[in-house]
Amino acid sequence: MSNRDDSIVAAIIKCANFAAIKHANQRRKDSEKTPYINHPIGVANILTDEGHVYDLDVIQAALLHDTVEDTDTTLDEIERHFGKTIRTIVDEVTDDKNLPKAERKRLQVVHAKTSSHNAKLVKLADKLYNLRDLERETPEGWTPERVKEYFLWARDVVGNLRGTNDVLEQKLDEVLERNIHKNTL
Ligand SMILES: Nc1nc2c(ncn2[C@@H]2O[C@H](COP(=O)(O)OP(=O)(O)O)[C@@H](OP(=O)(O)OP(=O)(O)O)[C@H]2O)c(=O)[nH]1
Repeated sequence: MSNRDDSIVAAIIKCANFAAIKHANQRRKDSEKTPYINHPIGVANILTDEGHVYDLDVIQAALLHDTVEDTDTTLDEIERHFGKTIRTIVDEVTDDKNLPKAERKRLQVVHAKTSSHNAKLVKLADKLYNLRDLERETPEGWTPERVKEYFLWARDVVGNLRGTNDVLEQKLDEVLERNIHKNTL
């Protein structure tokens, strides 16, 4: 392997390790209480395996995408460890948890449209992962109405991410179509 390959592998592992430490005590909302780190790793894997996205900045940001929103990690910390480019992408995909939930959700739809191409890629893969999870199993405590609203809201977000990655958008359309149809019958 070349020196460049070495540094790419090291950069990816550094992000996975950072995210694993930060999310160590968190679990997903499924009945198996899956370790949370499965989500950012799965999002990065969707990008490479299905989206054929190999841009290092995007993969690093995917691994780190929930650290600021869901842990004590700050954007300054992300920049210190991973640089300004990664900081910017993570910032773009981070909801402000200080806002009321409805406003957070509304802003996500709005911001999707004007996000950078790299942030849109992370968002597409994030939504695909979460919608697949939702199709597989209802998270603990969610009513059928909340599930339905999530699919409808996700459709609006995805609508504003279009023109970014054909494969991911096609797969999102399929999962949305299956579930919005099913839930409105
Ligand atoms: N479907 C599913 N989602 C789970 C599970 N465990 C955790 N989540 C997270 O729950 C969030 C969606 O729940 P909401 O009620 O809409 O949001 P909230 O937790 O932020 O209030 C998503 O986070 P998010 O970062 O806010 O993503 P997004 O809603 O912006 O896509 C998703 O990653 C699970 O087992 N299944």
